[in-house]
Amino acid sequence: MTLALPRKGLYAITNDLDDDALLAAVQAAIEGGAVLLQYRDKRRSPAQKEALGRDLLQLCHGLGVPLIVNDDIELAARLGADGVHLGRDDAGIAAARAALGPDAIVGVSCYNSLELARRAQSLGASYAAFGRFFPSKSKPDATPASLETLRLAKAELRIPIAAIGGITPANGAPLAAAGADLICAIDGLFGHAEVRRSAQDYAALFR
Ligand SMILES: Cc1ncc(COP(=O)(O)OP(=O)(O)O)c(N)n1
Ligand SMILES: Cc1ncsc1CCOP(=O)(O)O
Ligand SMILES: [Mg+2]
Repeated sequence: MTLALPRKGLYAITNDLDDDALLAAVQAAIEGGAVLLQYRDKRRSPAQKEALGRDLLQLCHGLGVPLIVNDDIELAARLGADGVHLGRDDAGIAAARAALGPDAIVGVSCYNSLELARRAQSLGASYAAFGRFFPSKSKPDATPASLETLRLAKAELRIPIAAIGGITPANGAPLAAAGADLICAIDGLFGHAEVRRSAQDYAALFR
């Protein structure tokens, strides 16, 4: 079963919490209003990622939320996840579609480049992600992006637009106003003492 990409809302991306804490935090994030989860993990072994990925998929699907795997098309395929997120160091959209099929969610990082987003859309991407918009503790070397790029992307592209990087409920309103369909968060959500409450505050950006 592949769940469809939600049209708008909080796109939660996992941080480095230990397994049980992460599963509890993901549940709280979804209960608070997160509409999409990305499993992003740069530290576990392949076997550990597969085990945690299965638990995350079961949790997300039990709550009706799609699961996207960052970077790793093969892991997404093995898990039966809903899709994959690809950056400039990752495999291409065609490889993802070949492995995951036409209904999978394939997200692409476009940094601050409208041209990358045009290309991604023409190659069949499901959404284009821009950012980082604010300095990010989770990815300190991330490429800066501007609100103007986001506005131009929204005006031109058909696919949904995601915004990422240092976004909090306090600074996210201009991004939603500029046309971000999905607001991504790692630290502002999973680094928060009350994850459910934080998710509610992000979700309020879309009301
Ligand atoms: C929704 C979303 N947008 C951007 C990224 C960053 O992808 P990438 O540039 O490949 O960097 P890593 O996340 O792999 O460090 C993302 N993961 N998700
Ligand atoms: C993966 C990624 N790509 C650009 S910024 C970023 C990290 C986003 O995390 P945070 O919401 O903690 O800044
Ligand atoms: Mg990547």
